[in-house]
Amino acid sequence: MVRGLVRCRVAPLYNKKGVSLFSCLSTPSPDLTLTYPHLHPRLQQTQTQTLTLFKLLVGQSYHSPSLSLLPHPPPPPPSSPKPNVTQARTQTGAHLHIHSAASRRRPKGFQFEAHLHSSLRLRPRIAHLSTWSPCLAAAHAPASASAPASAPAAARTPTPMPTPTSVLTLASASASASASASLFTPRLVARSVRSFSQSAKLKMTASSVLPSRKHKVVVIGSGNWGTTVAKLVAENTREHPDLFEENVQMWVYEEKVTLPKVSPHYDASAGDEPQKLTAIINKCHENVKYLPKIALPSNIVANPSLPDTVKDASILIFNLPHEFIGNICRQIKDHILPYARGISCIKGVTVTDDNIELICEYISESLGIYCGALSGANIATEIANEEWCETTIAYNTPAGDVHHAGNAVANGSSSGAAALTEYKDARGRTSKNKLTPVPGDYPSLDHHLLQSLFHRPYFTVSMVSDVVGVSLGGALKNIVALACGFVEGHGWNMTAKTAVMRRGMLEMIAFGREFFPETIEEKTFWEESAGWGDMIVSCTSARNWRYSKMAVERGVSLEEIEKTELNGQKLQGISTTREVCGFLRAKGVESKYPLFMVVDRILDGTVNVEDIPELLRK
Ligand SMILES: NC(=O)C1=CN([C@@H]2O[C@H](COP(=O)(O)OP(=O)(O)OC[C@H]3O[C@@H](n4cnc5c(N)ncnc54)[C@H](O)[C@@H]3O)[C@@H](O)[C@H]2O)C=CC1
Ligand SMILES: O=C(CO)COP(=O)(O)O
Repeated sequence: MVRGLVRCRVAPLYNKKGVSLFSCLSTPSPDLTLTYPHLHPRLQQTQTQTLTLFKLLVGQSYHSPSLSLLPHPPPPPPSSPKPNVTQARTQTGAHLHIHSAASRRRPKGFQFEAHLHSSLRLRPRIAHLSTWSPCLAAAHAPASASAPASAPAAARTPTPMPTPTSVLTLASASASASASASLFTPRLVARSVRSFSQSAKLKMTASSVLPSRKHKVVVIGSGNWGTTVAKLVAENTREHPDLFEENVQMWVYEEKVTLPKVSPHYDASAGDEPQKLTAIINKCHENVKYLPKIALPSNIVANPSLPDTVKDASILIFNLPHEFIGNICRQIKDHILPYARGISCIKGVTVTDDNIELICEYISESLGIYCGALSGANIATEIANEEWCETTIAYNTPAGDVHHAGNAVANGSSSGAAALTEYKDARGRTSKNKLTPVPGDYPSLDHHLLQSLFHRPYFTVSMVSDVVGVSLGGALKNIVALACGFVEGHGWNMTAKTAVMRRGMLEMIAFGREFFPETIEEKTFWEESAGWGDMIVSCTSARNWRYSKMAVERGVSLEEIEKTELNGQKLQGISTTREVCGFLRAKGVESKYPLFMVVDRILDGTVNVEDIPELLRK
C-alpha cells in the first residue's frame, strides 16, 4: 500500500565558500515521522547537502518532529556525477528514498524523490526512482490525462535528471499499489496536478545561510512534571543534534535526600548521610524524590544554580509550581540571553490585587522575552513511563525568529533581521517590551522547532496560537478537580462529578470571555487536550482530585494532606482557587462563578460538600 509519493526538485544557490543558500517549502504531511533512518550500505556516499536538504524539506516542512539523521557521511569526490540515494525507514514501517544528483564540478542542484510505503511488504526499490520523470510529466498533465498502464520497463535504470530549476516542484499522491504501475492512476494524476499547481507558488528563496548554532534548552524546575518534561526534551535534543545542543540543564531546587538501604542507589560509603538531590540525579540518572523509578537520559544535567542553568540558553522551559515563578524570574532576569524564548508548562495564574495574568504573560513581561504555554491532559508519571498522551502548545512565533521562507504566521512586525520586534501580548495588545529576534545563525524558532523539541512517539503535540485558552484551561481545571474530589470523597459518584465538570467548564469559558475577551478562542476548550481532555483526566486521576477526595474521606484539611501525603509535591488547586476567587471578589463578580466560589468556601471550611447542590442552584 503506497501512502504517499513526494518528489521535489531543488536548486540550491551557493555562496563563495560553496555553502548552499536555500530554503524549501511544502505542504504538511503528518504521515512522515522518521525516527530510525539509516543509509543504504551501497550508497554511503550521499552528500552532506543531500542530508541537509532532506532535513529541511522533510523534517521541517513536513512537520516530522521525530526525524533524525545519521552523522553526515563524507562528501563524494567532487568529480562524482553519480546520483546518490538515501534510504530511511520510518517508525511506522514506511520507507523513504531520497534521490539526489549533482553536476560534475560545481553542483547546481539536487533532485529529490521520496517514496513512502506503509507496508514492509513493499521493499524499497531503486526502480521507483526512475519514475521521477514520468511522474513529473504527470504532474504537468491535465487532470483528465489517462495514466500509463504499467510502470516502464526501463524503471530499473535511473533516468537522467532534468535540469534543476529554482522552483521546488512537488507532487504528492496516494494510491493502492502493489506494483509501481498503479502510481499512475487517473486519481493520482489529478492529485499530482493539484499538488503541482499549489507548489508552483513555492518559490525558493536564498534568504539565509544554514544555521551554524544550535539551541540550548534548559528546564527550570524538577518536580514530578518538570523532570518528566526534561526527560522527553532530552530524548529529543539527542535525536536532533542539528537543532539542539545535546545536554539539557535542569534547575533543581536543591534539597538533601536520604536514600533508604533498599534503594538500588544506596551507597554504603555514604551511609545514611543525606545527599544532595542534584548529586543523586547526576550520578544515578533518577530523580529519586519527585519521579522515582524512572531512568533519565544521561544528557540531563541537574544544576542547583539558576544563573548557571540559564546561561546561554535560547529556550527556557518553565516547569515548577506557579507560586514560585515570581522569585525565579527575579533571579534569572539578568542572566538570560536577550533573545531567549520561553515555554511555560506551569498550570496557574498570577493575581495581584484586582489584576490577573497568565503565567506565560507574566514571564514575558518580567523577563522581556516571548513565552508560550504548554498544557494538556498530562499525568507526569504516565508520560514518564511512556504511556501515550496528547498535549497542546500555544505559541505565536515572534516576527524575526523565522529565518527561512517558511509558512509560519509571525506575531508582530520586524523592520529587519536584527531589529527589535514588537509582538502581541496575550490580550492582543502591542507589547510594551520589544523583542530581540533570535539570531539568524540559529535554526528558526517556530512551531516546527517546538514540535521537534516536545513531540515524542508517546507525546503527541498539537500546536495552536490561543495562549489564553491553553493557559486558562490548565489553571482553572484545578479548581474543578478539587470540587470533583470533594463530591467523590463525600460518597457521590460519576453523575455528581459530571455535573461539577459541566458547570466547571462553563465557568472556565465565561472567565476567559470576561477577562481575556480580545483573544480567547472557545474552541480550544472543546477541541484541545488543554481543554476538555485536561478536565477529564484531572477530575478522575490527577493529584488535585485524588487528595481532595482523601481530605474529605479523612475529615482533614487539604493543606494538611498536602503536608503529610505529597512528599514535597504541590497541589496547584489550593492556591489557584484562593487567587482566582480573591480576584473575582475584588472585581465584584463572584456571583457569576458559583462553582469556583463554593470550592473556595469548602477550603475555608465555611460550607460543607453536601451544601454544593443548593449553593449551585442559587
Ligand atoms: N505532575 C503532573 O502530572 C503535572 C503537573 N503540571 C504542572 O506543572 C507544574 C510543576 O509541577 P510538578 O513538576 O508536578 O511539581 P511537584 O509538585 O511535583 O514538585 C514541587 C516542586 O517545587 C519545588 N520547590 C519547592 N520549594 C520551592 C521553592 N521555594 N522555589 C522553587 N521551587 C520549589 C520542589 O523542589 C519540586 O521540584 C505545576 O504548575 C503543575 O500544575 C502539569 C501537568 C502535569
Ligand atoms: O495537570 C495535570 C493533569 O493534566 C496534573 O494535575 P495534578 O497536579 O492535579 O496532578
